[in-house]
Amino acid sequence: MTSKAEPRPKNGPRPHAEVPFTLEEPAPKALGFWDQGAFWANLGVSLFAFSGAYTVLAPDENGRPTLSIAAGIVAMVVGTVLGGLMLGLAAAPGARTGQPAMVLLRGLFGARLSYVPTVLNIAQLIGWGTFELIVIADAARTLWDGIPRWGYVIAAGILTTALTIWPLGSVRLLRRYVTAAVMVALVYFYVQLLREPLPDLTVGSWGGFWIGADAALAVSISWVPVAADYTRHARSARGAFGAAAVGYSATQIFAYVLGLLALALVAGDSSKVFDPFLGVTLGVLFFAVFVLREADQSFANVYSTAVSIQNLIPRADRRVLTVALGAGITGLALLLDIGDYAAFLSLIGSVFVPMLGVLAADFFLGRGRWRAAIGTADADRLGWDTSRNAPSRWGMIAAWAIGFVAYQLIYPGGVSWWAAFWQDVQGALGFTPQTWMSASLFSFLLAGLAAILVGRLRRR
Ligand SMILES: Nc1ncnc2[nH]cnc12
Repeated sequence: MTSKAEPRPKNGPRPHAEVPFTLEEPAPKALGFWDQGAFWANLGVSLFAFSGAYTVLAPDENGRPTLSIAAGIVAMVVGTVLGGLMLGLAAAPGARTGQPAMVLLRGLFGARLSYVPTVLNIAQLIGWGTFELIVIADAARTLWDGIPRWGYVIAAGILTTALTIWPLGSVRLLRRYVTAAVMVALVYFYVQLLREPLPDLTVGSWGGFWIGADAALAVSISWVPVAADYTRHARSARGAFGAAAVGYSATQIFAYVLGLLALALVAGDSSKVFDPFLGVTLGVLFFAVFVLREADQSFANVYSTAVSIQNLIPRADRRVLTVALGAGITGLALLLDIGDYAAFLSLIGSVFVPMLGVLAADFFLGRGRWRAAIGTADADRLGWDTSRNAPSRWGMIAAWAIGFVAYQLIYPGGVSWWAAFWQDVQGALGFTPQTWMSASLFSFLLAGLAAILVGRLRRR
């Protein structure tokens, strides 16, 4: 079983090690705690945190916020901390097994069944990557519109693709130069925005608190299906957990609070949320830091798409894949207006919430916990088979499906035909979702519980 056989480096990690070109060679354990912390801290600060800050205010069907800014901040902190812990849970198995995220799913579901979430993940990551190039180009044009949009899209596509050729080098680059610049820009904007005359942040209600918390949680969880692609290079599972949970949550909280303050300054008009940043002294310069570093997100999207494709074709060269994918998302970003795609991305994302529940339960408490079984009679039965012949585990699929249904019943999302279907199911079951119900938490816990029960039943 691959997860048992993974050797630990004997002579310590090589400082400039790179990812092998195919999945057939072992992953170098080259990322320390600070490399990973800086990587996750960068992913936590996204332009989406500014443009999407209003989502944690639980907007009604007319887009009007129901939560006060103060309540939205608390909901966002709660959702982000919970989401960060879940991200940490997704990060640790990569470090322990040396396997990327979609290959880990071979251990959970079996090789063939792992191809289903792999294809979904490829679809969502191509969507996210395209989205990122569009966001970078639009934000760059608010800084300086002397270059047409297509020029910015192509420049962002080239930068993204270049970063993916040396993935571990790019993570080290982020740690060395980018993280510090981002922190300085964040602090600068805090000082500047807090000097502006802010409205009363307590106006509004606390009803819909969990809707706001869920919105923030969903953003953290959207990184779950890629976490192990990076933490497979981590030197310890504990470090991988801590760096992801703390690094990501800390900066996401910083970024969202800043986004909410900016939103308060433009009276909740999310189309103007960049204005307060650009309006302050040197704002254009510091905002340019945010725009440029957004390429770490598109980098992660393209690189992880390539690694996901390698779960299907392990011998494929990741460089060929990322160059083709970089060109592909650049073309899509030039051609498409994918504003409406956001709802599809959140729908695909909802697939991965219960999947993480099943994965964490089975990895830490079920068949995955081979360490606990070393030297015992259970040793042969435990441990994940992440080979290409791993047998199907339908019980785990059933546990995931239970969590998925729970999620959709509580929050079917914004794709109209899909939401209408689940509203019919709600009606047929006589179930009315309550505002205190968190779709993410319920589905995560229910799926995890079901995975433990299935595991126990199968052992009998
Ligand atoms: N670019 C991105 N932004 C936010 N969440 C994501 N999850 C995967 N890619 C993402």
